[in-house]
Amino acid sequence: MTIAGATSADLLDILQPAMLSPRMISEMEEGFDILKSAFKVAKFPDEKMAFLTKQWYTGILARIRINAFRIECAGGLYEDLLQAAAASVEAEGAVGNAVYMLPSFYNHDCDPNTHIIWIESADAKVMALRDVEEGEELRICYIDASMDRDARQTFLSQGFGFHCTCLRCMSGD
Ligand SMILES: C[S@@+](CC[C@H](N)C(=O)[O-])C[C@H]1O[C@@H](n2cnc3c(N)ncnc32)[C@H](O)[C@@H]1O
Repeated sequence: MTIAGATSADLLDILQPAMLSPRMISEMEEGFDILKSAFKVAKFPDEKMAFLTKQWYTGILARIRINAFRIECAGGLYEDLLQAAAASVEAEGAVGNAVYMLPSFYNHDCDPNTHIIWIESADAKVMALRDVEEGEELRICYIDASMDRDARQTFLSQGFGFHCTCLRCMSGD
């Protein structure tokens, strides 16, 4: 995990955390113990490790879980960006995962009006997919929108902990 720039340990606190099952918590706690002992072996000074508590570690992972984006770099002409991004997803061309503060606040819609895109760099950009009315909420799609309704509902419920009530789901599509 890399935190870019000069940041404080509580930087991600404002983001919504995922709901964690007891199994996930115990896996994270195991990871924490391994990490902590690796730092000990590496003789990291205690004062530099003061932030690294079990509660901090599980809190960070819970936030990364529902807020991280898979970075799929697209290149080419602006008009073709969506196609290039889709091709990159298909080719599993992800260059990494990252949490971006503002994009983390976008809610989901199965028929979104915006899309997060990466153009030849890891800087996230928001692209409108259609005209957006004044006051209309910008929403992105968290999952593969080509899945059928039941599959989408399952992914959203298991991965993000909510039942989707977007217009597309309500129409049965
Ligand atoms: C990345 S966060 C989005 C921002 C979050 N709503 C906030 O206020 O910080 C993802 C979480 O937001 C909620 N969420 C996103 N889209 C939603 C939707 N269409 N319906 C209900 N909850 C949604 C879910 O709890 C989901 O796990």
